[in-house]
Amino acid sequence: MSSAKLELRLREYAEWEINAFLWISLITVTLVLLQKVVKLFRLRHHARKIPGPPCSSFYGHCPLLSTQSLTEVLAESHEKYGSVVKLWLGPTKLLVSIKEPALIKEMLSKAEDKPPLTGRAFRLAFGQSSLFASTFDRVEKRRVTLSTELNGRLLERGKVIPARVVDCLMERIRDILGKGNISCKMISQHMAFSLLGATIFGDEFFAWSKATVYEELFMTIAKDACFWASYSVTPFWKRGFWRYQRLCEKLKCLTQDIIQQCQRNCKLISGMDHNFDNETAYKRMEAALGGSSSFDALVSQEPSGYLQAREEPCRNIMGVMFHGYLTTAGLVGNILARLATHQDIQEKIYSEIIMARKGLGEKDQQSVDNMLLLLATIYESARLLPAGPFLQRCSLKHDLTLKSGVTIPAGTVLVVPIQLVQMDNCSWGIDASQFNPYRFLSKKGRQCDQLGNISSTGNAEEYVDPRQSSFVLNDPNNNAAFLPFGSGSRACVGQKYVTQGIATLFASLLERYEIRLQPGSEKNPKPTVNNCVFQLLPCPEIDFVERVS
Ligand code: HEM
Repeated sequence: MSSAKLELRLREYAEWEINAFLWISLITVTLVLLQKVVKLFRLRHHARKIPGPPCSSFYGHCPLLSTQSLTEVLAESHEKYGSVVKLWLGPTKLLVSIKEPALIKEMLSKAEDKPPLTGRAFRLAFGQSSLFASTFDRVEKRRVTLSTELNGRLLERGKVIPARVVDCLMERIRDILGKGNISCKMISQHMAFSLLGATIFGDEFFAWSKATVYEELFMTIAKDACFWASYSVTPFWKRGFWRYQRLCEKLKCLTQDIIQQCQRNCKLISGMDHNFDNETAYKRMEAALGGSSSFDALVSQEPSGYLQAREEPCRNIMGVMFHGYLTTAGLVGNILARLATHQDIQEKIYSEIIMARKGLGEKDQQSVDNMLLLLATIYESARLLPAGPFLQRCSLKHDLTLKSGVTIPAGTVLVVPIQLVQMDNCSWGIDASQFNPYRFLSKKGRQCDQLGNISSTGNAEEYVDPRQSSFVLNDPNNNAAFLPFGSGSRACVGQKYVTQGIATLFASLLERYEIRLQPGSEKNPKPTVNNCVFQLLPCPEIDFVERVS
């Protein structure tokens, strides 16, 4: 064959190849687009049956949301269209809000995933976590191990941690008192941080020389995390973002530093004491958060597996510290503010603590199980100021059919407007927006109603001496409208532990100090979203007055 012919053949062949490639690309793109269009039609078809405000704009209800907050829009929509309403957040993004407690409970137990963007703040700051990921499959195993650790051995240990936290805290308060006023926010952040540090790292945490820098770094990162996570495309071009990333890297180094210190000491203790069972607090917590414990990581054959196993507990530790720190600080700050503004309740809790103290030695730790008003105050504070305005869920793969007959298409963002539900008169009575911890106490023998609603007993005068009183504490989780820790398959795994920890912390604190509002400080601060969580703002200024025993 002549070279001209060969060239022609080759050219034809190349043309044929290019054409085939273009056709295949065109067919693939068309199929993907068709799939998207079918999905969109399906979504629109199912969504038609869900009530909601009319929407004529291509951008859905976004123009409405530019003038009002989402909570306000949902409050009005639920009023008008019932307990399940839809909003379009864009041409293809459907949001369904549920306000009726029984339906919420059903939805929260059936929808196991969280919307894909959930946990973005965690991911940007600390990397992928197996605790705060979107799909249930990724978090299921780790949730079980962490929950077993928190609600088992650590719950017992939790009764001892706070005495040390209070000592550490009091040192800090004395320092701050010397310099001026104390803000609820500052104290609550420190209380939360010490409680979580002691939970995860054990007593080692109090002896760690870098604990103060670690706390400051967490506060700075917490302040910026929501801002950087709010960008839909990671803002690599911003200098501030890289500064933020450097802080996150520093935090990671410090976390690894305390982890190594804990591991060194674990070895030291088990090396010195042959009777020691080798399962020190930190080792067990590390296993719960990473599944690696050192053992799994070392037996792993692949170097990448080894690295991954070493990284996982570190990321999870930072994730738990971050979530626990923000939420616990919010709740502790709220309790401090409520106690400072409700001196009568504070005094009754003090009597409760003194009663529980009777017969115990100075160093003995009293159990908070009998401090019903203290526990009720924690529940009521959590009810009035949940961690955030919404619980979010999603069923990524399957449509969700509720007993009421509503079908919610896969991929829809499901929300529970938690503030509206927790302050709804139908579930909580006419004083739903008031601080009344007595609503969680009822006379012995008195039952909750069928929905689990705890009616307001509200009789403050009757509740004086916990031993003589005939009150019992209602389990708040029996009420489907009590959702500060969420509910169902993705509920908070720290609820029991953190409630017990905060109660023990306040029992020690109130035994020694009276909390007072500084003259001129704000008496009615408003819940405002700040750094991803609700906080009472402006933050009240408080005082700790030492009690004369
Ligand atoms: C006052 C303190 C706390 C509050 C108010 C709180 C609240 C919440 C809420 C509302 C959720 C979402 C639940 C849902 O969507 O149904 C959640 C999730 C979670 N919480 Fe907490 N939390 C607190 C403390 C803690 C602590 C101390 C820990 C662990 C030590 C913890 C571990 C978790 C985990 C692992 C999740 C993720 C569950 C998942 O996505 O599967 N929380 N928390």
